[in-house]
Amino acid sequence: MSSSSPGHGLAPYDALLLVSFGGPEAPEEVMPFLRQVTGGRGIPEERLTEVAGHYLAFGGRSPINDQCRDLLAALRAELAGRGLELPLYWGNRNTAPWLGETMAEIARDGHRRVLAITTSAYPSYSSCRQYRENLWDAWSPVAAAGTELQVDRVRNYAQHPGFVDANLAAVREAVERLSDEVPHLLFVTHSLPTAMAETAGPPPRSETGSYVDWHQSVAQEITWQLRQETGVAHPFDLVYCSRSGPPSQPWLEPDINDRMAELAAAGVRSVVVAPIGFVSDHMEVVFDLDTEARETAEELGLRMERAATAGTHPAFVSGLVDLALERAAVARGEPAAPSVIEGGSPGLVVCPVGCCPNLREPGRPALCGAVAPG
Ligand SMILES: CC1=C(CCC(=O)O)c2cc3nc(cc4[nH]c(cc5[nH]c(cc1n2)c(C)c5CCC(=O)O)c(CCC(=O)O)c4C)C(CCC(=O)O)=C3C
Ligand SMILES: [Fe+2]
Repeated sequence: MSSSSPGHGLAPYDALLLVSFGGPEAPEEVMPFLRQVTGGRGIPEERLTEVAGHYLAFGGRSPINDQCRDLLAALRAELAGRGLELPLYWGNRNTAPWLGETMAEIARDGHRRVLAITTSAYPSYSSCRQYRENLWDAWSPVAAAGTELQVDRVRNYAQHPGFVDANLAAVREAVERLSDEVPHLLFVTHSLPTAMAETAGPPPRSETGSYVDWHQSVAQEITWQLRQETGVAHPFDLVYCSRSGPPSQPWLEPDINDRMAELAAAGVRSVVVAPIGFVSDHMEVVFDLDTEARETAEELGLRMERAATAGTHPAFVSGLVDLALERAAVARGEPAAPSVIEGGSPGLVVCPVGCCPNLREPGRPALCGAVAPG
C-alpha cells in the first residue's frame, strides 16, 4: 500500500460514513418502508403488495441492516488493524439509522471532513446519484445551521480488484460445489428502467450506458480469471432480477427466470448464479434468487448453485479501506493512482455534470459532484 505514514493515510478526513439503502426489521415496518422507497415513483400498488409479501415471508425483517452491522464491524477491525482509527458512522436512505440524523450527529461530534462509502458499487441514478442527493438532503440542514462540514465520497468500486476478487472467490466455490459439471455462469444484477440504464455514468456514454458496461466487464473479468486458474471456459451471461415499475415501461432484460428457461431448453444442465450487482445478501438475493429463481431451476430440472455476495469477504473489506486511502490521497492533492481491473474503468472521484442524471427531477441538488459553471 502506498499510504505514507499510517494514521495519516486517511487525512484530511476525520470521519467515515457508511451510506446504505435501509430495510424493515419488523412486519409493521414493511409498508411504511415500501412507501418511503417508492414515494412519487409510479410503482403500481400490486407490485408493492407483492414485494411486501417477500418481506413478510422473512418475518418482516430485511437482511440488509444486519449486513451493514457486519460490514461496519469488519471495516472497524480492518481500520484498526492498519492503524487507521477514524470513527465510522452509518446512515440509511430509507430507514433508521436515518442519514440526516447521522449527519447531524457527525457535526455535533465535531467532525468537519467526512468520507462516505455507499453499499452500492455501480454507476446509475439509483445506485449512485440518488445517494449523492440523499447526502445533500442530510448535509444541507447542518450547513444551514452554520457548520462547515465537507462530505466526499469513495468512487463507484465494482471494478476495484477487492470487489472483483471477493466475487471471483465466490464463483469459484460455487463452481466447485457442482464438481463434475461445467456450469453456465449467470451474473445477476438489479434490473433498471432502460432509460436510467442508458444514461448511467458520465457522458459521453456507450449505447448501453455505464451500468450495463460495468457489469459486463466484471462478469468478463471473473470468467476470464476463472479460466486462467482452471483452464475451463465457462459460458456466461449478464441477467437481471427484481424488475419493478409499470409493465409499459421497458426495463433491462433478460430476467433470470426467462434466461434459465432458454438455457434449459438448449440443454444446459447446471448454472451458477452470481449476484455481482449486490454487495451483500439483500432481499433481492434471498427472495428473487434463493427463493424464486431456485424454484424456477427446480421446475426446469437445472442444478443451481448461488455464489456468495461480497459481504464481509476480506478482499472486499480491505478493498474498501484501500479505496478510502486512495480518495484521501486525491483530497490531499496527490496524483491519483486508481486500482482497477484489467481493461476496466477506474470510475470518477468527483461525478461530472450530467453523470447518472435524475430524469424525474433534473435540478435536484447532490453532493460529491462537479457544479455546472455559471
Ligand atoms: C440499482 C438498484 C439497486 C442496487 C444499488 C443499491 O444498493 O442501492 C437497488 C437496491 C435495493 N433496492 C431495494 C429495495 C427496493 N427497491 C425498489 C425499487 C427500485 N429499485 C431500483 C433500483 C435499485 N435498487 C429501482 C429503479 C426501483 C424502482 C423505483 C425507483 O425508481 O426507485 C423497491 C420498491 C418495490 C419494488 O418495486 O421492488 C424496493 C423495496 C433494497 C433493499 C433490499 C433489502 O431490503 O434487503 C436494495 C438494497
Ligand atoms: Fe431497489
